[in-house]
Amino acid sequence: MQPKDLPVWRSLLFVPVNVDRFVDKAHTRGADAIQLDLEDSIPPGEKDAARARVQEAAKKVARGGADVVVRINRPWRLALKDLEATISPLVQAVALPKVDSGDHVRMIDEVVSELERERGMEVGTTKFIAMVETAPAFFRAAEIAAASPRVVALTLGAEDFALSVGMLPEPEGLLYPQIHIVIAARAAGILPLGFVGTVAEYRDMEALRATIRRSRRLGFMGASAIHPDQVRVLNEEFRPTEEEVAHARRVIAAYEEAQAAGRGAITVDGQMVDIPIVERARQVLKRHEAILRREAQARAGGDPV
Ligand SMILES: CC(C)(COP(=O)(O)OP(=O)(O)OC[C@H]1O[C@@H](n2cnc3c(N)ncnc32)[C@H](O)[C@@H]1OP(=O)(O)O)[C@@H](O)C(=O)NCCC(=O)NCCSC(=O)C[C@@](O)(CC(=O)O)C(=O)O
Ligand SMILES: [Mg+2]
Repeated sequence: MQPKDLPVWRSLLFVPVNVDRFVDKAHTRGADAIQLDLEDSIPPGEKDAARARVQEAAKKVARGGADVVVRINRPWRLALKDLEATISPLVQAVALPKVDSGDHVRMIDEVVSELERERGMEVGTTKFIAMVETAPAFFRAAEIAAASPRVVALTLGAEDFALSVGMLPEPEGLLYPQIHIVIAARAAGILPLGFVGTVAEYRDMEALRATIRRSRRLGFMGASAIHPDQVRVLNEEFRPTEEEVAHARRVIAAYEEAQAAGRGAITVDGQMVDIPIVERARQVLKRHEAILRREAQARAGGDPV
């Protein structure tokens, strides 16, 4: 499998597309991605009006350099209309809720390819975030993650998933499914997004900080937010700390020196260092640099730097 060029998405702010006061200022909130929502934050009677606003909203929310994601609906008749309204060069990715299987992803892939072709876009440019939100999908998470080159991220919709399996969306019950998501995403070479908790609890920032810190250690690379206050915490916590970056540099320097002297295992800061530890240190630096590039790009208003 070819390694994918994955986006830096520490924070993905959900913005109900029909709430003007949210859309108007969303670009000032510092999120790496804005997820314009057509699904659960839009009541059934508002779906048509919301869909009609997607392109204008996409233009507005991209002003600060965030990537634009649109979350479509699950029932096919709504999903098809949503895709018609969504696919354009202004939208980098589509979030697919309540995905059932690899076939489900491939059907959407085919529709998106038709639309890209018709609209003069390069086929394959629109990426997918696959949302596992049911018990059957949980058992097909690896298949879903690997279903299309468009899928760049996998996440658990904690609220819908908890509903589907009859648990409450609490860390104790969510730990196992969330770790499953991390492993399924990594097996497909894509981003695991999420945390061991639910976005619905959005008032206690210290609790969120502790949860994100723990979730990053479990392998998550970013997560959704429903409120702007959550964005700062996600951006700060889904990045290597200064200490981790400094440690990674020491590990790599010491290892390279040791290799030149014919040694494959050494001690750094009292810990044994060999190949997987060096590789982890390289990943820390790569992530650190990718985040710095992302932040520079956001400061430049979205233009590559
Ligand atoms: C919670 C609340 C009603 C609170 O509103 P309030 O108005 O009381 O908030 P305030 O504190 O007064 O706002 C302070 C300032 O922020 C502005 N502001 C607020 N929210 C903003 C925002 N989202 N975007 C931009 N701006 C915003 C506001 O305009 C004000 O700005 P200003 O006027 O300048 O002072 C509101 O946030 C909200 O509706 N959120 C989105 C909810 C949503 O999208 N749900 C669906 C996605 S989850 C899901 O589907 C679960 C899942 O599928 C997936 C999963 O888990 O991954 C699963 O299954 O689990
Ligand atoms: Mg959901």
